[in-house]
Amino acid sequence: MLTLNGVTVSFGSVPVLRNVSFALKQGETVAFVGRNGAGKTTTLRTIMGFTKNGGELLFDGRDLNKVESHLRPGLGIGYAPEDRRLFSRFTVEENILLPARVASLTAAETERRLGRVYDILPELKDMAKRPAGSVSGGQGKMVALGRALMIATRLILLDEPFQGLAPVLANRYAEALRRLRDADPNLALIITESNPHLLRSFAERIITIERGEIATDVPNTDVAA
Ligand SMILES: Nc1ncnc2c1ncn2[C@@H]1O[C@H](COP(=O)(O)OP(=O)(O)OP(=O)(O)O)[C@@H](O)[C@H]1O
Repeated sequence: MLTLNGVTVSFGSVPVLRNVSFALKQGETVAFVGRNGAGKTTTLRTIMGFTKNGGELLFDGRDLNKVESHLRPGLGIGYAPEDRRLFSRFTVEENILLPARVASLTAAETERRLGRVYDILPELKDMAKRPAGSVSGGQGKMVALGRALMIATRLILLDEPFQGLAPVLANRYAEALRRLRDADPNLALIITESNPHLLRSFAERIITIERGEIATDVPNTDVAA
């Protein structure tokens, strides 16, 4: 459903992604692992259309390079950036609803999707009316996941969701991802992580990136076993 073929990105004269190629099947969960600065965030931002890239990007057979970045969520691609980017004066629920408004979803569809978000992340319901600026960093990651889920019907991109999460919250986050996969087996996930062990029990495939190049792309035998 998603194919990157020879994708390149440079900042000035510095190449940051070099010939990145991988493909994702419908419903697949991939851990995208690399050290800080390896190019994980740039890869996700390129899929969302926030960089100037070379190479080919195909999504459900469509040339993604021809789809403007603000229209890509409308294809069913949700993105939770590492720094969350919540509007602090809006409530948690207003933040979650924002992409539905941007995509002009009907009231009924918005309600249906909000129900799905609260089924997967019940704790968001308890903080729905609080200003997003008042929630903790870890809770903010849950809100960012909820917001991405509002729009993600095909693919969800999560940038280092476990980074900085206290163990209790990290467990809750992982449980939410399991509920999500059970509820929606056709949704594909790319989860970036700098710690290769964190997603071992979870991802079906592990792709590692080093200095902007794909180093390995292998099935995760821990899960397959
Ligand atoms: N806007 C930018 N301008 C210049 N260089 C950039 C820019 N964004 C990223 N880089 C550089 O590109 C390289 C890859 O960064 P990227 O954020 O994709 O890495 P990452 O694997 O996600 O690591 P991290 O976990 O630190 O975010 C780094 O060397 C970074 O400094």
